Amino acid sequence: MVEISLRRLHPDAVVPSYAHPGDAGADLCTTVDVRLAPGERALLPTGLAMALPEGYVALVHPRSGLAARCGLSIVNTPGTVDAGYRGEVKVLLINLDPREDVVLGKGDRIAQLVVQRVEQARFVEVETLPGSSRGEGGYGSTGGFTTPAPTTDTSETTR
Ligand SMILES: O=c1ccn([C@H]2C[C@H](O)[C@@H](COP(=O)(O)OP(=O)(O)OP(=O)(O)O)O2)c(=O)[nH]1
Ligand SMILES: [Mg+2]
Repeated sequence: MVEISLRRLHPDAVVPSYAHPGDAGADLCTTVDVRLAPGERALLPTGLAMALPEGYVALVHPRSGLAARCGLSIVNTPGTVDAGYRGEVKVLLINLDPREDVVLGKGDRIAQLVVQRVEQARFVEVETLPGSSRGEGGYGSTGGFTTPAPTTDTSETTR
């Protein structure tokens, strides 16, 4: 188990905690009250700053209960908290419900933080990539869809 130093930036901040032993996500709470209209987004404070050890990342994931019940999600899901970040951890919520407002209060659990080890890569430019079974197939190349594929490719990528 990795230890993460936390700083409380607000008296109402709640230290993240796991609902059950072995859970991947530790719940993140907000320090504010907010009402989100359909389609509205808001950057919510957690009142916490942290120092992740080098070689770790914390990912800000939505909570499935809020997603299923209220259509609440995170715009940039999963949010990335870099190891070197010392600012306040914030959560960019969005109300995806087409009709109902989402009302959240101070202390509510709005997201979950998944702490993971992470590698940095060295990117090396080459002329030819090694072959693979998948090759260039992607974007549904393995099938299983009832909806037809889009007919226009707006990608500007050239090979
Ligand atoms: O859900 C999130 C996502 C990011 N951050 C903080 C921590 C992260 O280290 C920093 C920058 O995030 P990111 O790299 O995703 O955003 P950017 O748009 O690339 O900003 P920057 O130019 O600062 O890297 O913002 C959060 O608090 N919550
Ligand atoms: Mg960045």
